[in-house]
Amino acid sequence: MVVLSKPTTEQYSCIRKTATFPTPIVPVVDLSRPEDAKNLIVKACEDFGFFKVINHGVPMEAISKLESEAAEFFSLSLNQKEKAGTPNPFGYGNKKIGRNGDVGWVEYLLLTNNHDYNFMRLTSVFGPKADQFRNVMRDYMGAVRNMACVILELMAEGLKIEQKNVLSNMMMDKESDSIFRLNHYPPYPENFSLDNNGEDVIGFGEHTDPQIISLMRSNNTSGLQICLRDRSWVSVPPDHNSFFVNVGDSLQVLTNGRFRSVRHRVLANGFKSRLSMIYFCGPPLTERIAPLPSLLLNGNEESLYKEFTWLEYKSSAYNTRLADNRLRRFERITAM
Ligand SMILES: C=C1C[C@]23C[C@@]1(O)CC[C@H]2[C@@]12CC[C@H](O)[C@@](C)(C(=O)O1)[C@H]2[C@@H]3C(=O)O
Ligand SMILES: O=C(O)CCC(=O)C(=O)O
Ligand SMILES: [Fe+2]
Repeated sequence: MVVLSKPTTEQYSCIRKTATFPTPIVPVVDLSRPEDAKNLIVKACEDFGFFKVINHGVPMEAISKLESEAAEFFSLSLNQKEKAGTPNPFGYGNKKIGRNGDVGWVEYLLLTNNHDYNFMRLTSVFGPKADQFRNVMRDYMGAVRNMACVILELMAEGLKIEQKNVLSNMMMDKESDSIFRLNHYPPYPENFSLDNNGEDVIGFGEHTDPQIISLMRSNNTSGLQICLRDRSWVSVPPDHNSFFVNVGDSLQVLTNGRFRSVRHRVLANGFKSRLSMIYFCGPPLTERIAPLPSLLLNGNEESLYKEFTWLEYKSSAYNTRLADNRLRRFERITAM
């Protein structure tokens, strides 16, 4: 068994404990039933910007191999993990998230969809064994990318868009700016007060993801919460056999606000370590992000957003704090 290492510094942030409810309301989409799935996806993206996927087609073998590689990585000494480089933007990070002062009870590895680049970084950590890590990662990312393609095509069908690959093409493009993240939320060290003054320790602070969609799976440790339209927070029961899909800011714009990017966060569990893996589906940097014409009521509806490319949005997003509303500065002020 691999023992996951404990954090070494005492840097973390907290929030007052809030009443949250386990949510039986997370919509479940069964990819083996495409006819039902396309409508369920649209409804879930409108209501929550979030859903769970079962019968996803990602082989269990690819999942468990990556999970063991990830656990092995996080069990290494801090010194060893830091050889992956600082996350600028790709590499190993510990507690600091982004470059604008956010912190969380988390350590992570941020990787690109360029396997050779990842390999180079991982060779500094693993030596010749990096090859195995790269192959396992390539299999996992390939399978998750295919699942994302299926989901985005069903979504387009559900939205009655004629060209069903209009969304999937953006992330299947060889220039796609998709990224991959492994997050590890360690248990608290023994000397840590579990009562913690009645506050919850933040694992990963509240935010929306900037990309089109993100596909997340984790081990069976709780912590993930989503924010509903009425602004209440609900806990999402973990399910290591399923994937969870988030609507990102770019999809909110592509649908002219019909879908909402979901605000989510992770609270540290404290007792059990949580390991999550997230694939963020991004378009090519030059892609224009604007409402799809067929969703603008055949040209009779105005875009709620100013024109921008993914590069412009991403550059602006990476200068914000996690909890900021990153889309605000791209909203159009429309005359009443
Ligand atoms: C504080 C930040 C971390 C983040 C870049 C940002 O400035 C704002 C967006 C954050 C986020 C959230 C989703 C993904 O985890 C992520 C990799 C992304 O693309 O946007 C992170 C960024 C990060 O951790 O660098
Ligand atoms: O680790 C998780 O479960 C979610 C983390 C997350 O939202 C992110 O990395 O963007
Ligand atoms: Fe996220």
